[in-house]
Parts: sequence; C-alpha cells; structure tokens
Amino acid sequence: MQKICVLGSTGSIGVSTLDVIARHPELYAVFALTAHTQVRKLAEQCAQFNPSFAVVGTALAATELQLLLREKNITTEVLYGPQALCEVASATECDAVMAAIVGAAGLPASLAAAHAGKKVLLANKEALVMSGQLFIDAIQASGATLLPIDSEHNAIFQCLPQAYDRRPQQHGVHKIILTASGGPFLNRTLDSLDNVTPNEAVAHPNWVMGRKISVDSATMMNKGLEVIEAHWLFNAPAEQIEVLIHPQSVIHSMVSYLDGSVLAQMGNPDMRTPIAYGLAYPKRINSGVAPLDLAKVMQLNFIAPDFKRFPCLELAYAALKTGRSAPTILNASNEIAVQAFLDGKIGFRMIDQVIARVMDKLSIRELSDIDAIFECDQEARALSLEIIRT
Ligand SMILES: NC(=O)C1=CN([C@@H]2O[C@H](COP(=O)(O)OP(=O)(O)OC[C@H]3O[C@@H](n4cnc5c(N)ncnc54)[C@H](OP(=O)(O)O)[C@@H]3O)[C@@H](O)[C@H]2O)C=CC1
Ligand SMILES: CC(=O)[C@@H](O)[C@H](O)COP(=O)(O)O
Ligand SMILES: [Mn+2]
Repeated sequence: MQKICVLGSTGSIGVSTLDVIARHPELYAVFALTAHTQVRKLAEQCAQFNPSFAVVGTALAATELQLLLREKNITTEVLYGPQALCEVASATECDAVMAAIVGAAGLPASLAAAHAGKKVLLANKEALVMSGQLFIDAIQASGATLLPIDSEHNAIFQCLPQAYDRRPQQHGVHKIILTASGGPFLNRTLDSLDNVTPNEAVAHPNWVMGRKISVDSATMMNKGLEVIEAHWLFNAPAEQIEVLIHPQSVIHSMVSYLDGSVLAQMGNPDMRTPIAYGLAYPKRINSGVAPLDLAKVMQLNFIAPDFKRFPCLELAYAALKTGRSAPTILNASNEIAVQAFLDGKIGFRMIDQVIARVMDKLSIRELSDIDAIFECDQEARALSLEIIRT
C-alpha cells in the first residue's frame, strides 16, 4: 500500500489524482491532502479519503475546516501554512507526493519532498523552472524518484528507454518534440487579441485545467515553461527541444532518434493517464480514461509555431539559453502578468510585454540556494507590478 500526499488536492490535477486513487483502494491510501482556500471542497475530500493530515493556507481556514470535520466525525489532523506543506510532503509515513500546487507557492513543499527522497510526481512545472539545477541536485542527492506528470513530459518519459540516464546522446536521441495545442486563439487575427476576455482565454480547446495554466496555454508561455522543464528533466539543451503545434492534443509529445525513428505517446486528452502512469510506475493501472479511437479523431495536424503570434514562447527559449536567474525571472513575471490579466488590469497582449520589459531590466545572476531563488522571484514580481501600475 502506497501512502500518498496530494499537494493542491482541490485543483484540477488534485481532483484527477484522487479520481485515480479512488479506483485502486487496494494500492493507495491518502496520507495528506492540501488546499489553499477551498475549505469545503477539502472537507468533502477528507470525508471520502480519511487522510491523516489536511493542510490549508491560514489559521482562519484551519478553524473553519476543523469545524466542518468535527461535524462529520472525521479525525484528520488540520495544519496550516507553508511550513506545514513541507512537513506533510517530507513526513516519514508518506511514500509519494503529487506536487500539484500552482506556481511558485509549490516550490518549497515540492523541494522538501525531493530532499526527503520521496517518489515525486511533478505537475508543478513552475517549481522546476524556478529552481532548475537545485531541484535536480536535491533529487539526486536523496535518491528520490522524479516522475513527470505534465502530459508532454510524461509522454517523453514513456518514449525514452527505461534505462535513460539523462544523457540524450548516449541513447541516440536526436530531438525532443513537445506538442502544443496552440490554445484557444490559434486561428484568431493578432489584432483581435487586444480585447479578449479572461473567460475566452481560459476556454482551452482540449483540456480542462486551472485558470493560470489555461492562460499560459493561450499565450503559449505554457509551452515555453515546458521547454525549460524538459531541459531539466531530460538534460537536453534548448537546441534539442522543438515545439510543434498539434491542435488535436492526441499526440502528447515525441522523441526523434538518430536512426530516423520518431516515437510518440498518444491518448485522449485526460490528465488521469499521466497521473496513473506516475502513481503505478513502472506498472500500468486503469485510469478511467477511455481508449483512443483514432477513427473518430480522423485527422492529426501539425504546424510550426510562429514567435510573432506567440512572443512568450520566444521569451522562454531566450531565458533558457541565458540560464542562471533568467528562468526564475521569466516565471515570476509571468505569474504576476497572468494574474493582472485575470483581474482585468491589463490586456491579453500586455502579458508578453510586461515579461519582456522585466527580462530586459533585471540583471542576470547565479542563484545558488532557495533563499536566492525567492529573492530573485520577489524582485521580478515587484518590478512586474511597477510596470503594470505605470
Ligand atoms: N491542470 C492540468 O491539466 C495541468 C496542470 N499542470 C500543472 O499543475 C499545477 C496545478 O495546476 P492546476 O491543477 O490546473 O491548478 P488549479 O488552479 O486547478 O489548482 C491549484 C491548487 O493549488 C492550491 N493553491 C493555490 N495557491 C496556493 C498557495 N499559495 N499555497 C498552497 N496551495 C495553493 C489550490 O488550492 P485552492 O483550491 O484552495 O485554491 C489548488 O488546490 C500547475 O503548476 C500546472 O502548471 C501541468 C499539466 C497539466
Ligand atoms: C495537459 C497539459 O499537460 C497542459 O500543459 C497542456 O499541454 C496544455 O495545452 P497546450 O499545449 O495548449 O499548452
Ligand atoms: Mn503540459
């Protein structure tokens, strides 16, 4: 029986994870669930999965959760705050951690799981983008197992040899091909993007996801973050990572080999497939996802991405090539700009402009520990906010 901690259990990935876990009560027990503000939803999850711990963001939310749990006679212990997230993610009783908090807020607990040698199921791509080498070093030093949950990286992981040891040349890898849907605005004229609303931006054509990642898909910053994520996961340089628009999201990514073979992982766009793969690795279990019916899909299309239409993708490649603090700055500025867009403070096409100005202004430096990473993250956030205000 594996004991699982689900960080971000009330979010889109968290809910899909619990759906898979519920299908296999003989294999998995829930050790801890965490949320930020959605206390009622978390209480319902506690009622169903009876975890040892539940974590929320504030003391007030913790009191509210305790009352709800008492009403239902549930004995789950309630904790709150960032330190509690790290404690449950690194607790001795926990075997595997689903890292599914959105954004930089997920880094400390994901890193704590890495340091503690857990099986880390990584959905929280921002954590890896921000901390890169530090995160990989933590995994390697503790002997933790890092399993990519992001659909593209999970697909690549499945297309690489089992014995892949982070040396692409040794395994005959020519290129990693990340597929991208192109988001909801792929076929709109550029000018019409000035006035798109947050609700239009989060209406992803193929995936049901949280609001932040949905906006990232619309700008293709999601793919940019994924290029950086692929660099760290598979130890491939920017030049070896290609992005290909594939509007159907049926091929989740591919690996092109030196002998001309291209291996692809395919499936219906449902995150329960990569989640089930991560939970059961190296075995396979039922995820609840229907088998792919290619006759129904009929067509698979491919288009090369246009940096003019998707400047965020170009910014992300540039940040990866610059290295050091550049990806941390890119991520922080993007989080601020996306939130400002969702709050109606800036237009959709301002997102890339804010990030470009921040990338231009801040000096690039080495970030050797977590404190330096968060200092840089805060600096980029402050400058982004200043640019948005003026
Ligand atoms: N959704 C998807 O299909 C995919 C997501 N990912 C990645 O997975 C991660 C999660 O995405 P998704 O599930 O869509 O996001 P959601 O917004 O749906 O969920 C986010 C989760 O994080 C919690 N949370 C938010 N802010 C904080 C905070 N400050 N401290 C602690 N917990 C917090 C939320 O709690 P509450 O509900 O209480 O606010 C919620 O449980 C992201 O990094 C995303 O890029 C990757 C691939 C696919
Ligand atoms: C499901 C998943 O992994 C998302 O990251 C998804 O890939 C977003 O789709 P885009 O290809 O539009 O970014
Ligand atoms: Mn993805």
